[in-house]
Amino acid sequence: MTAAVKVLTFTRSLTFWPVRALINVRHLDRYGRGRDILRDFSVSCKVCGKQRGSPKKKELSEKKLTRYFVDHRRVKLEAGSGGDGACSFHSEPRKEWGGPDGGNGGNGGDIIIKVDRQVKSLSHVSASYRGQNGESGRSKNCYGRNASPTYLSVPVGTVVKELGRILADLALHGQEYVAVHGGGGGKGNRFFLSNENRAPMMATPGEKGEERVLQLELRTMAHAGLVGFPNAGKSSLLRAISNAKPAVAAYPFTTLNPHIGIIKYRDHEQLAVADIPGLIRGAHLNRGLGISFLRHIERCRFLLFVLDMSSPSPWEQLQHLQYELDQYEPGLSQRPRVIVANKMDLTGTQENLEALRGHVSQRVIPVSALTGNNTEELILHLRELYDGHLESNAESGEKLLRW
Ligand SMILES: Nc1nc2c(ncn2[C@@H]2O[C@H](COP(=O)(O)OP(=O)(O)OP(=O)(O)O)[C@@H](O)[C@H]2O)c(=O)[nH]1
Ligand SMILES: [Mg+2]
Repeated sequence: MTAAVKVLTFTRSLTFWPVRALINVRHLDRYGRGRDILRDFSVSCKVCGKQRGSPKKKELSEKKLTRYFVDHRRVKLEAGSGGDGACSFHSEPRKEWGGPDGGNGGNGGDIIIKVDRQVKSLSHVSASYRGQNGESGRSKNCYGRNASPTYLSVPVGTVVKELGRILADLALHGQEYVAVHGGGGGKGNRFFLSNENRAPMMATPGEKGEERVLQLELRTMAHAGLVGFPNAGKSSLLRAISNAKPAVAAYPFTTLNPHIGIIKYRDHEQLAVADIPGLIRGAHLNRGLGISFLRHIERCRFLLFVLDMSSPSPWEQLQHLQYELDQYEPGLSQRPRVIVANKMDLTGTQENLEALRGHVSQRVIPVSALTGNNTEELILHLRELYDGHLESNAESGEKLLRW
């Protein structure tokens, strides 16, 4: 019996023991001398942590990025209600008729949608927001405090819609849109004091704040957009000409989210290029990934049609792409554009290039995104287009998109 009790106590102590397991850690102090420290096994050590240095930031996979990159959200906004007005009378010794002294309530807080260039997606936007309520009025003519507004940060290029109707197009950093107004504060009984009524007993409650259901839609702002069939080499091209590192693989629909790359010129001018998921024939009928991604190139000033020159008839690809773009928005394919003949390092592409030039009137720039061959011509041509765009902007007085 005693032996059984002993075994039971031993097993119980075994179950608790590993939690507090102790190990010897040897640290070097700043003079290089060793010193033993007895530490808890599970607790990380401050000294070791410092010596280890900061871990390298891991790149997110395209699938994970899909979770983080959200480009549309439905959000319910409810502004704060106004504070109630107070009903009270002045009370002081030997002052029988002190009169009404109930203060007004404070106004409810608005909800303001504000553009922040540090924010890159709508993933942090919750389903509903509620503004702060105004404070109620008090006796001794104390007014309630107005509530502060609630700010909802959104990325540059967010469009605010209600039932499909565009309410605001937030394209500049710091731009604000008051989405819902807070309710007005109620009136205290002092407000109702008049010659006819010297002792009003009336005070009004605060108004309810406005309520709205809005759709937020992100339309990426870039100067140029890469359009092409899957596997045409759009992401490879963006890697070759800019600092962006979108995933590249030999299977279609590698890219699932838009990526922005920045081309930096010597005079510190920067040009943003957007890589969007590949389009296929019938994308407007929701084939492939559909054309919902086209909203990201809707604002691009110029388009880069990327064609795979190793395919049998690249000019047909171009026709299909233009057709899909026009299905999304008539005339979209007619924006200033360049045709990028990619994969020119492969055999048989030179003949295709000659044939393509015979089919189209626009400028065709042959490149190889893999080897980086002739990408300079493309970068310089983009700059020409950009400068032309700046000039036209200066004439029309339109604000510039700067990265
Ligand atoms: N030989 C050669 N291969 C290329 C070139 N450009 C891209 N590729 C290859 O083509 C394949 C597809 O490239 P991606 O850049 O992922 O193509 P994508 O257009 O972004 O494809 P999606 O993201 O699926 O739309 C990869 O295996 C690349 O290595 C090129 O200039 N020459
Ligand atoms: Mg891609």
